[in-house]
Amino acid sequence: MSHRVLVTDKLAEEGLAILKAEPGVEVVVDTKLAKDPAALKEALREADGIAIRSGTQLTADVLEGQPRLKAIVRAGVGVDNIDVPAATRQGIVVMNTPGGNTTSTAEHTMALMLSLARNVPRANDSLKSGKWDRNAFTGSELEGKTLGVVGLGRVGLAVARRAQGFGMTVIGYDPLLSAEKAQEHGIESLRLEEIWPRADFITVHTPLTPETRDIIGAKALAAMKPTVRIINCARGGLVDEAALVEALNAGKVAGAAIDVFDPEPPPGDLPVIKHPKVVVTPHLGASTEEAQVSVAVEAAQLLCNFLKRGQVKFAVNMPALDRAELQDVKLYLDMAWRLGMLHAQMDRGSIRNARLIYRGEVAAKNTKLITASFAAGLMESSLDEPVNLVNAMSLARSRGIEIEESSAEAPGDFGTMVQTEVTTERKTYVAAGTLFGKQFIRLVRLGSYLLDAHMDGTLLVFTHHDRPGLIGFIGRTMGDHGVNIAQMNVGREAPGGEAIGVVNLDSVPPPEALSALGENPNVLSSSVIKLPERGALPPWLQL
Ligand SMILES: NC(=O)c1ccc[n+]([C@@H]2O[C@H](COP(=O)([O-])OP(=O)(O)OC[C@H]3O[C@@H](n4cnc5c(N)ncnc54)[C@H](O)[C@@H]3O)[C@@H](O)[C@H]2O)c1
Ligand SMILES: O=C(O)CC[C@@H](O)C(=O)O
Repeated sequence: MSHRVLVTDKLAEEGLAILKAEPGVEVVVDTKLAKDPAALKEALREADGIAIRSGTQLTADVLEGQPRLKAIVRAGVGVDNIDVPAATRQGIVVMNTPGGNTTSTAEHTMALMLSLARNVPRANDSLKSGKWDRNAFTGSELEGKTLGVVGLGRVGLAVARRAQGFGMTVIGYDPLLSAEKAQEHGIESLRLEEIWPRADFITVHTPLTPETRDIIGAKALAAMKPTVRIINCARGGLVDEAALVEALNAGKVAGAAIDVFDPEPPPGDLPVIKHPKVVVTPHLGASTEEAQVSVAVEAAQLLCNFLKRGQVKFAVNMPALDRAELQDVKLYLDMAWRLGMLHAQMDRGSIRNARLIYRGEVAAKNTKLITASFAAGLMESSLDEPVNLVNAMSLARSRGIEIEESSAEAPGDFGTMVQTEVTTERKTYVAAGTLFGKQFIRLVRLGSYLLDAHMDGTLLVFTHHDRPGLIGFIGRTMGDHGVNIAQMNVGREAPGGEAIGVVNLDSVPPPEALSALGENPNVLSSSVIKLPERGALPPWLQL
């Protein structure tokens, strides 16, 4: 099977070479598509994967109705040009290449900081225009100054290390970095309000989120030293540009350097771009030979490994999954998918919530994936859209179905067991599976009854009074209607009480056969459950 990969932004040759060399991968490079959403949407109908940088907007509209598209790889960090929730709803995995451009971006931040401190761009313009003006550009040293870093992730910490090398004191804030950890990096962790009045330079390195938008706004600017210099090499929208221009004009901020805008490209006459105290670059943080090769190579490897080998790494909308791990959990994914399908076909009301209990060996595995596989099985027959490991949990949540899981490594009745409980408006249904001989999937519990049934093909599930001759009656009735029984299992709580039977059939019994069963007063209920044949995997596991 050939996988088509679209590349719609400029990607380094080294990355393209990897894609082109992968057998079974066809590469289509068309950077014009980045500027033409309608053509991009059309082209994606024939694509299995797409590799982009920041120039291509993958909006909900572009991503909707793309049954073939399976993976988006962003050669870079920020995924704000991708509607990730829309991709997730469509079951498309979104991956990025987080570390490849950290150094380049940190170095660009330092370049901007030094340019600001030493007036390099203005001095350059002045000299090139024929002037020799040594007095207008007196700068300021970095050594001994305080740098405030907002966002101490990969880039923020890399900037902090470099600034410390220049003899700066670094203070900072990141909700995910404890004061102790910050201390280990030689950084004093402070609240934002404490950073503003202390810093001589402030640099932002957070993603753009509703919480971080305008994180440097009028109020923050008013609390800063009038000599402060601000750098944004992360995302447009983190600094309120109108408020910044006002503060620069009022002499409340000494200068700013900006690499990123919202939107991009920005209008050419944007006041912040024109402002003499502002240094600007057109989103060049990651634009070095080294970073571009690194992110392109990584992006190409991510796409090939996903499309050809099912490996998921650096996904922003699903847990990581490498090849070995996939092999390790494959049977459990299959089992959980079948258990989900079994529940979906039980005669029940609408689902409120579900719970999975992992006992024994399975508890040490990637149970989040197994739970997602169960959710996919539970919902796939009811939904029009494709359901897979990427979107199953979010589709469940969007329908108000809470799915939770718990694990206990101590084995119960079985060395390994996945117990599933689905609560509907009527009652809670329980079904559990185990692995027999480490390769065969078995249904070992239905309701309160223990069994040992195959979980494939056509199953007749019936509840009954445990009476002599009843099993013979079931066999005869199926035989009378030309249905062969492959295997039969009965579970009961006590002799003579209520019992359950699970019969693996070679074909689907006709409705008359079920009516005939219903005429026997000892048969309390009967239903036919259709599961995939043994070895048949969901499309998203056929890798
Ligand atoms: N200019 C460029 O070309 C370029 C290149 C690379 C990265 N970036 C951008 O730089 C930013 C940082 O990249 P990274 O690789 O360091 O990401 P990262 O995920 O490693 O770090 C981001 C950090 O921001 C922190 N954060 C989130 N909300 C915050 C808040 N309200 N206050 C303070 N901190 C907060 C997070 O906890 C995290 O530690 C991203 O926006 C990325 O898109 C830009
Ligand atoms: O593609 C680029 O050059 C920008 C990348 C950068 O903004 C990122 O988020 O990684």
